[in-house]
Amino acid sequence: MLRKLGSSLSKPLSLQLTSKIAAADVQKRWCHCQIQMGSPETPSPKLLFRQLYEKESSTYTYLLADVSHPDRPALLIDPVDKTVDRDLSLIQDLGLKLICAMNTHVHADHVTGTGLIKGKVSGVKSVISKASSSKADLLIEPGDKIHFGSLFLEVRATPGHTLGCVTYVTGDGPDQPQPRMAFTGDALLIRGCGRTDFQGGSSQQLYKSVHSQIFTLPKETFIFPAHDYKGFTVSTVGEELLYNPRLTKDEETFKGIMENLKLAYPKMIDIAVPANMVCGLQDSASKV
Ligand SMILES: N[C@@H](CCC(=O)N[C@@H](CSS)C(=O)NCC(=O)O)C(=O)O
Ligand SMILES: [Fe+2]
Repeated sequence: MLRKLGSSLSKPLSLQLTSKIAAADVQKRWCHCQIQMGSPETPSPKLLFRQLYEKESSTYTYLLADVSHPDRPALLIDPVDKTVDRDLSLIQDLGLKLICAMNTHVHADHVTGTGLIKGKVSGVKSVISKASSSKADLLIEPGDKIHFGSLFLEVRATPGHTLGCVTYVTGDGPDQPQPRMAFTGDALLIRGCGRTDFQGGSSQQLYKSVHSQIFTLPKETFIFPAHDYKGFTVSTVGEELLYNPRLTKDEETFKGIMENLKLAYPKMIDIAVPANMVCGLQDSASKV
């Protein structure tokens, strides 16, 4: 699987920028914007990073690109159908080449934008876990690496919210962003976690996933979740180890908390789940 992923993502990429001046200009403007945004300390001069928001479902979409590579290859994590045009417009403004549109899991509350993106940008690969039993171009498994330029994301299995949930973690190595960044989907939310009452959810499994796959990362690792309902944007492993009101408890207490959340089912669940099994393109499985 590693080799398959590596070779499919290392094919030559077509350049979107027309001159070196344009590339330098975009890079300069990006640095300026990043400082103004007040984002976490620049984790790597190579990494362009943006956190994007879809307000109806309170979903975060993440854009990552290697701007030290001449092709400026980029990944989008958890794009939403409603904000695909905004995201693609940003990618174009920044002179990036989108190579992968990825999901952390089969979302129940909104329709993914991965299928729409594939229809709008040629060559983009859709990505989801094999364990999700969904259709996509790349069905990733724990330990796989998704390369973009000289940077990569490592895949960690974090089931419990759904059976096929994964967390994408920036690479560990001298040339990779430091501190590391973990895109946790709905497995770990800031001061919370994903519910475990549908789609193969299991509070026992979620507790194990978070403790073994996320809380074992260095304490300074940034946590970037798929949703936030209170206005938070980022946390760290160290912060959640101290202050997460669910996952700091012992397993039995955690199970009790999860059984008593009494959350209403997501309004879009009946539309979103079948659609998201095929990249958001409900009745066109062949297009993924
Ligand atoms: N009200 C929203 C759905 C809210 C919800 O259930 N969120 C999920 C993540 S999306 S599957 C969740 O796990 N929440 C955990 C929590 O503690 O809030 C809607 O109708 O879409
Ligand atoms: Fe979810």
